[in-house]
Order: sequence, then C-alpha cells, then structure tokens
Amino acid sequence: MTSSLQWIRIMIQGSILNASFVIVLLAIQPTVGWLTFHLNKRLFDQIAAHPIWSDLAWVALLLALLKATDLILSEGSRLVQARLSLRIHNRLEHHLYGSIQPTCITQVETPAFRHDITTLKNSLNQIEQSISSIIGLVQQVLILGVYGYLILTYSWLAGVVLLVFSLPLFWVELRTALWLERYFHTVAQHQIESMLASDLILQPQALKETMIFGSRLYLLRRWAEAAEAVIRKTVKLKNGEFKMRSVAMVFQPTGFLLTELLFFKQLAANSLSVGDFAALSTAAMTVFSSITMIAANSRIFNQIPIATRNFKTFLNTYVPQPKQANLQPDAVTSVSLHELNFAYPNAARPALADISLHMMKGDVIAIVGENGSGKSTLAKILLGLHAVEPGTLHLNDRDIHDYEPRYWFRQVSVVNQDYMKYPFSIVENIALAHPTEEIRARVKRLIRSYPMLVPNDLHDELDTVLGNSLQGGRQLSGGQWQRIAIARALYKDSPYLLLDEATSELDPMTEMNLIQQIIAERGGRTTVMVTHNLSVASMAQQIIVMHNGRILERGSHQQLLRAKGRYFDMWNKQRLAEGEKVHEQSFVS
Ligand SMILES: Nc1ncnc2c1ncn2[C@@H]1O[C@H](COP(=O)(O)OP(=O)(O)OP(=O)(O)O)[C@@H](O)[C@H]1O
Repeated sequence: MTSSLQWIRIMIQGSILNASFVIVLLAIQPTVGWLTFHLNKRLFDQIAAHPIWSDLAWVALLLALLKATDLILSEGSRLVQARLSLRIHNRLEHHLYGSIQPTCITQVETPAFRHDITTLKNSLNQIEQSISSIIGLVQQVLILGVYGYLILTYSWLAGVVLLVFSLPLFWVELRTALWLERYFHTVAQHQIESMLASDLILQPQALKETMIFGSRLYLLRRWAEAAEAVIRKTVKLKNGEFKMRSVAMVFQPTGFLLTELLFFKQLAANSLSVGDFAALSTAAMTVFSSITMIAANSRIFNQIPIATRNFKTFLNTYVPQPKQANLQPDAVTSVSLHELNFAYPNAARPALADISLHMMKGDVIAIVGENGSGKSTLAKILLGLHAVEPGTLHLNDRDIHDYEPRYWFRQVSVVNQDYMKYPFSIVENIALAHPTEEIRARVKRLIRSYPMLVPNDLHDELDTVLGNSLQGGRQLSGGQWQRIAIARALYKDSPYLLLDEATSELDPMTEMNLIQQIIAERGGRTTVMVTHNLSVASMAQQIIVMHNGRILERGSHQQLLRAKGRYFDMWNKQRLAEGEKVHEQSFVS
C-alpha cells in the first residue's frame, strides 16, 4: 500500500537531476535577496545623505542586475518545474495503472468504479502539483528566512506582527484542501456524464446514429447540462475560496501597516536610517508575499494524506489483497459449482440461484436460455472472474480460494460477448504481446490451422494495424473482428475455453464449421459455449438450459428433446424460424 512518503519517492525517482537543478536555483535566490536588501539600504542612505551620482549609478546598475538574475532564476525554476511535472504525472499514472490488478470484476463492473477512478485521478492530479508546491514552499521558506532574519535583527516585534497577521491565510488554505476533496466527490459524476456525452457526439460509431436519428441537439443538451453542472460546482468552490481568502487577506495589509508604523517610530527615534527604512519596507512586502505563497503551497500537507487515503480506499475496494494461498496443481481435472447464489452489487435480485454443476476435463458443455437468464454471469463465474462465497466454486474438489489468485486465469481462455478490439496489429491483437519472431511463427501456425479467422488478404500482412483509432489502421467488419477475438482465445491454447456468444456475428456456415473444428481439435480439453444457436449447442455433450437465473434443464441434445421441456420448445421454434417443418419424431431418435 502506498504511503505519503512512498508517493514522494515515486515523484522524485528519476528526477534527481532536475530536482538538484531546482535546489541549486533555490539556493541562489536567498543570496540575491540578501544582496538586494543591502544594496537598497545603501542606495537610499546615499540619496538621503550626500549623493555621489557615479556611486548611485553603480548601485542602481547592480540592483538592476540582481533583479534580472532573480527573474532568470524564477523563469529557470518554472521551466524545470514544468519538466518535473510532466515526468511526475507520467510516474503517478504508471503507478496507478500498475496497481490496478484486480483478481475479480464484481466491483469493477459497476458505475461506482468509474466514479471512484475519476475522483482518484483528480486527487492524484493534486499530488502531481504537489512537487511544484514543495519546490515553491522551499523557495519561499528560504526567501522568508533571509528577509525574516533581516527584519528580526532590526525589530523582533515587527517580525512577530508579520507572522501573526498571516496565520489566517494558512487556516484558509488547509480548509480549502478539504473543500477540494468534497468538490471532487460531488463533481465526478458530472465529469463522467460530460465525458460520455462528448464521446457520443464525437465517436464515429455514435456519429452514424446521431445523423440518422437526428439526435445531435439532444446529445448536445445532455453534454451542456453536465458541463454546466461542473462549471456551477467549480464556480461555487472558487467563490467560497475567494470569500475565505478575502477575509484572511484583510489581516495582511493591517499587519503591514503596523510594521510600517513600528519602522517609522524607529526612524523618528533615529534608530533607523532612511536606507534601513526603505530596505525594511521592501523586505516586509517580500515577507508578506512569501508567506502568502507558503500558505497557498501548505495545502499539500492536507492533499497528500487525502490522496493517499483515497488510493488506499480505492485499492481496498477494487483490488482487495487476496488471502495467501498457493495451490498450483499441474492440471485441473474437474470444475464444479455447489448451490451457488450470486447477486451483482446493489442488484434487487440475484442473477443466479442454486446453481450446481460438475464439469470434467474434456467435457463440451453448452449453456442456453433467453436473454438475461444468467448465462454470461454463470460463464464469468466459471472463469473465476466474480467473487463467490467460499465452498461454492471448486477446482479438483478444492475451493477456488485455496489456489494462488491468478492460477485459474492462466488455465482458461475466453471470447467474451464484449470482446476487445485492440487498436494494435493483427499479431498483437492475437498474441497480446510484443511480436517477437517466435510469436509471429505461432500466430502464423494458428492461421494456417484456422485460415477463416483472419481476412484472406491480410494473411501475409500480419503487421496491419486494426481499427479506425490510429493512422493507417484498417477497419474490419463486425464478424471479422469477432474472428480475431476467437483467434486470440485459441492462441492461448488453454485447457479450458469459454466461448460466450463467440460466433454470433459469423455467417452460419463458418459458424458451424468453426465450432466443429474447435471441438475436434480440443479433444481432451474442456470447452464451454454460451449460445443462442441451438444447432451449435446440439454439438455439446451436455446442454444447460437457464431460466431466471436457475438451471431449468440439463442433458444431451437427444435427452432434452425427449424430455419435451423448454429446450424442446426452443429447438422447435428455432427450426420453424429457419423455415423447416418440425416433426417431433424427426428430431427424437
Ligand atoms: N455487471 C452487471 N451488473 C449488474 N447486473 C448485471 C451485470 N451483468 C448482468 N447483470 C444482470 O444479471 C442478469 C443476468 O445477466 P446475464 O448477462 O448473465 O444474462 P444472459 O443470459 O447472458 O443474457 P444475454 O443472452 O442477453 O447475453 C440480468 O438481469 C442482468 O441485468
């Protein structure tokens, strides 16, 4: 788990050179301040006494040079800070992406996940800015140290007044950090809505429908409402900040006035020269502006712990630390569910109820049923993707929780209904790895066995980038994309393969031929097919019929037809829809 100190280490890592450069710049600035103070004093003392114009000219020239040096140092440190920020942003993102390694998707596939990730990103952006804040803080503390010391050598009371009248600013900034945190939580939903709406306005797939359904104005309105809500909340935050700061700001001029009066009193009593007075007045101004900046930067002391806490809560919710278990057998010979009940987070009713089934190595199983009956949920549970109660999912008669957390993922392969269309080359889409010569050779072997999975004209051009997202990309048809997803699943060549509506976009001939080939070539390994096509299902040894989250029937194709239950009706209706005259006898042997 990342602590505040670790965040700082992540930020500094690899930026030592830039950070050292900033420190050198920071170290020079107070010296410039010191010299400026003394030159100012000399300048005004000479003006007040008997000015020697050539001396004055030199002092003025030196002051101008110091000012120029100060400006160059400030610009230089701004440039280095910008470079640091870019690197830090990159490292924080890398850390965030690297940390998100969930071992189940139950909490991830929820609206709360998107909300929380938006809030987390907002708060990490604050951490990103914190390096500038830390640099600003060090810089201003050094400047404050020099000028504060100079003022204290003349009047400790003036120093105390300056400090006391600046305290309200610190209070405001620390409170603002808490407000920001609350703001991020309330604005996240509107940010998501506005991003989704802008995607719907700009995405090519959505644009098609926008044109046909004439929905541009409506989508624009949805976006405008969400964007307006973000603006409203941001303005409210800024107004609140402004009001609090205005109140705190009143204290500073009052403090400045008091210090001026103290200096003036000393001037009148001749314990200060005119040069002292002028230099001290400038120093007091500088001290105030330094304190203002220190106060503004001090909010990081609240922001870093807040971001750390958010990150911790996020990981605990979505990437819970699995319990230490290390069972990793050579092979899983059976997978079984025992009276499994499963409900999605915040769902009104369970998606699956009382599911028991047993799958042996080498089985070919089909899961069928109407929309929403729980087929995909059951499939995902078999893949180990959902968190289930202990004692409900077993591998080799051992609870899945006894196994090393990602062990089961390594044994299974899948074509999901919502398979990914990676904007990568064909080889990368299939292997999901950097395409070495060995990987290319394996992909080519697969394509030789299953030529229908890659469009013919691309067999010799496996580096072709797919999709419309990147320049030079080649878009595929829906069915062609689905074939690439099947190739990906077969490439993994795993003992368990799950095809969730994997061939729904294929033409019927290819679909049947492909499934036949997959089943034949996977002899001895397990294949589970979720399908609405009962001809495909009929190739399985066992068919499971789902209804309202329960297993309604199970058996082979012939057994289920003989039982004349729901499967029998479904089969007949599908045949009728295909234009075939159905006679019970012709199907029941
Ligand atoms: N991520 C989710 N979060 C909450 N509820 C879900 C989620 N996914 C599915 N459901 C609900 O669970 C139930 C079963 O869905 P599931 O996707 O398993 O059905 P299915 O039989 O595969 O349907 P289809 O044939 O349409 O693919 C449905 O009522 C659905 O609304």
